[in-house]
Amino acid sequence: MQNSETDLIYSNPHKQVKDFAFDAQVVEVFPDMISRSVPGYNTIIDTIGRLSQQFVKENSNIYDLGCSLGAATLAMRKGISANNCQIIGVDNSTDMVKRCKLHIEAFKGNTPVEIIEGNIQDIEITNASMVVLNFTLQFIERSQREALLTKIANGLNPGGLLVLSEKVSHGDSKTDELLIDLHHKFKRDNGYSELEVAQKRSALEKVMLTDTTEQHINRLKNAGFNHISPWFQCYNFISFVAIK
Ligand SMILES: C[S@@+](CC[C@H](N)C(=O)[O-])C[C@H]1O[C@@H](n2cnc3c(N)ncnc32)[C@H](O)[C@@H]1O
Ligand SMILES: O=C(O)C(=O)C[C@]1(C(=O)O)C=C[C@@H](O)C=C1
Repeated sequence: MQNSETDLIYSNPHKQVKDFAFDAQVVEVFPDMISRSVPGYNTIIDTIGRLSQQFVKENSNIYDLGCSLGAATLAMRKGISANNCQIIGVDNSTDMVKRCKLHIEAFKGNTPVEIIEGNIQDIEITNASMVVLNFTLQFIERSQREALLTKIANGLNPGGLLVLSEKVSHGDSKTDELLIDLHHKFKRDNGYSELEVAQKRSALEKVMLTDTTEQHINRLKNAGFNHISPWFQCYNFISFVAIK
């Protein structure tokens, strides 16, 4: 089905494919884009909601870093049963934040939500029981990723949870090729053409830099997390739980 919210951004040939940005055009089609591009996206969002039932404690803060339109925020607001908590969603795209605020207001919930326009590298994380980085770390400069994870670990209370989801590479060209190919077939099966897949890949090339699973695990350890495990993987998309 095609409607005004169908992602057609890369459907016609672009003279020059610009670097991917979370701008107004992307905001317009974002739910369709992410669900047709990331295998397991809905499972990951649902699980973030389930994890919030268990990990969010009374009188604490919950952070959704790189919140886009607030899908993880909404799942947590549904899941949380602890009292006197606050969810803080942060995104540095003006267009995303504007739409996210409208989106959050459209749903009812008991836990208050504050959506902030800002760089997640600059905000303070305090008294946190749960933090979500759902496909956001991959857009942060590699050299600054550990500092961000260390700030998160320091801001989490003991026993607090980070959910980190990322597109990964494999450091082995044979398996890399296979998993990328499976991902591209997934996109083709979801209605994207070869041209769309190729142009989006080239738009993301310089702005989304992936690490291997081992690099993520080592970085989480260095940042101060004590219990780390992947809980989900489909092709080259992975999600970790990391507990302080
Ligand atoms: C793939 S989207 C995240 C999807 C979202 N977490 C979800 O579950 O639907 C990445 C988001 O991170 C945001 N972002 C990237 N770098 C950021 C930064 N340094 N500070 C804040 N937000 C950032 C982008 O604007 C974008 O909305
Ligand atoms: O690899 C792709 O094709 C992607 O679209 C991935 C990805 C992501 O992993 O965040 C990149 C940008 C869009 O926000 C949606 C999904």
